Amino acid sequence: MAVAAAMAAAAFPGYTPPLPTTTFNITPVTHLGPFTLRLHVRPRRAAAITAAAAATLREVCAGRVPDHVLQRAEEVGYVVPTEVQEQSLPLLLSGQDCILHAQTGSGKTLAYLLSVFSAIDFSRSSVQALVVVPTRELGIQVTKVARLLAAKACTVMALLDGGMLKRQKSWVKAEPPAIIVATVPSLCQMVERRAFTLQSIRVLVIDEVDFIFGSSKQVSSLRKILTSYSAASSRQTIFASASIPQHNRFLHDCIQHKWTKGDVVHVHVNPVQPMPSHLCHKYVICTKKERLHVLLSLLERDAPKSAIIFVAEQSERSKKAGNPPSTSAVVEFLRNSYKGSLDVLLLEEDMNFNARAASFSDVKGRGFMLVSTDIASRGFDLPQTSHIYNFDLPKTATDYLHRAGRTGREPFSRLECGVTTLITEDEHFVLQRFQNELKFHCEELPLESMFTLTS
Ligand SMILES: Nc1ncnc2c1ncn2[C@@H]1O[C@H](COP(=O)(O)OP(=O)(O)OP(=O)(O)O)[C@@H](O)[C@H]1O
Repeated sequence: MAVAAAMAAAAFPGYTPPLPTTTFNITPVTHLGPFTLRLHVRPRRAAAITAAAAATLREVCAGRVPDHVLQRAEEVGYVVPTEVQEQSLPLLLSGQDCILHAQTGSGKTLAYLLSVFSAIDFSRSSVQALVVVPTRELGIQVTKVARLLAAKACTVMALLDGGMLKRQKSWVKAEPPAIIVATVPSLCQMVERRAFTLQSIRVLVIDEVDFIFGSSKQVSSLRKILTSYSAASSRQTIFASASIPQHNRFLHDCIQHKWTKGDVVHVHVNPVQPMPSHLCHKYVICTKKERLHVLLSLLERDAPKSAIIFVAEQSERSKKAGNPPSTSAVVEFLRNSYKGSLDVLLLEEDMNFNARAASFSDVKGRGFMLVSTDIASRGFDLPQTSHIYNFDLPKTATDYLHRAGRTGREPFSRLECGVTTLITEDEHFVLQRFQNELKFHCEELPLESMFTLTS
């Protein structure tokens, strides 16, 4: 314990060691005679990403995850488990089906990937694990982490929308990768072309599960995948998300439809606080016309290290009328008016895959100001993002949670990160509803303070 805390303190400057454990000895008398119960009680901090630090990641995974994977994890900087990792890994590594339900940026990806590495046989040449993701960008990111941990011990293939499926099919047949990270449409095409069967898969992970179930384009294919996988002889199913609305109902559906085994566990970390506590939420009330100038003023006063500006997706009606999307208007305005050092980049669904890939790789590694639709709100892990701006109010509280969760993603760091939402007077009650649902406080920034800076 002391060693783990010291290693964590060295690796993460902002890390604070866990609160001390208190041990109680209780001696109840039963019909079998007296015996001693030893209770170890450690007070919990409020944040979900507090270092659990009862043990190192290596200790939690000992004997289950291959040593070379753990060594890679340590080299990357994964030394101490986050709370969701500490709670879920003992279950995951014993083969239990799990629903991982924990705040954004809490480390769910590493939890399920370690489980994948513990289940696969590195000497076998076959597809053994599947990670299903909702977007190409999240797929690229998860593939990167999986390859980082695998080093060269096994192959990880990305089977994503816009990929070269014909060539990949030949590859899967000739040299099957042990792990495939796939978007739903690409995976379905591959299974239909009989490149591999789901029955041979040992672990199936569905990341951002509520998003895929909520997507009219993806839900029926996902159901088919889950039903087909339920016939696999040796299987483990893992679902992950920071938001699982009606989770009891979902748990019930999993068992009833046999998407999981009957003893599936819902690992729900910090249910009373759905969002990280170190996010600082603000809002400005202004008219639609004032929004671009208010945004500029906010960027000048906040001077973000990197930022994501979320803009609503263009409606079908507006597309048909031939209007340019609002994202383009924001990008154009910022490229002309913003005088800071960050690159202004664009990411949205309607861009072709090459342009999307270019934007995504541009944001890696240097300061950026990314103007994006909700496509960047799920799973994107760009830890240098210090500020989020909701240029348009998100449609739902869940969308707010995921957009806000693109910042504050450094586990063990308590640095405050900003989330600012621009709303009209009429939208105020919607933001209040989000605050009630997600249990956070949002402070008003008076409009006058904005214009003092720009004038
Ligand atoms: N044990 C750990 N030690 C240090 N850093 C970690 C650890 N686990 C995860 N991280 C880092 O924390 C960040 C967030 O992790 P991850 O992307 O897995 O979050 P998540 O729970 O999947 O979030 P979201 O719900 O937003 O997708 C990543 O940058 C990751 O590298």
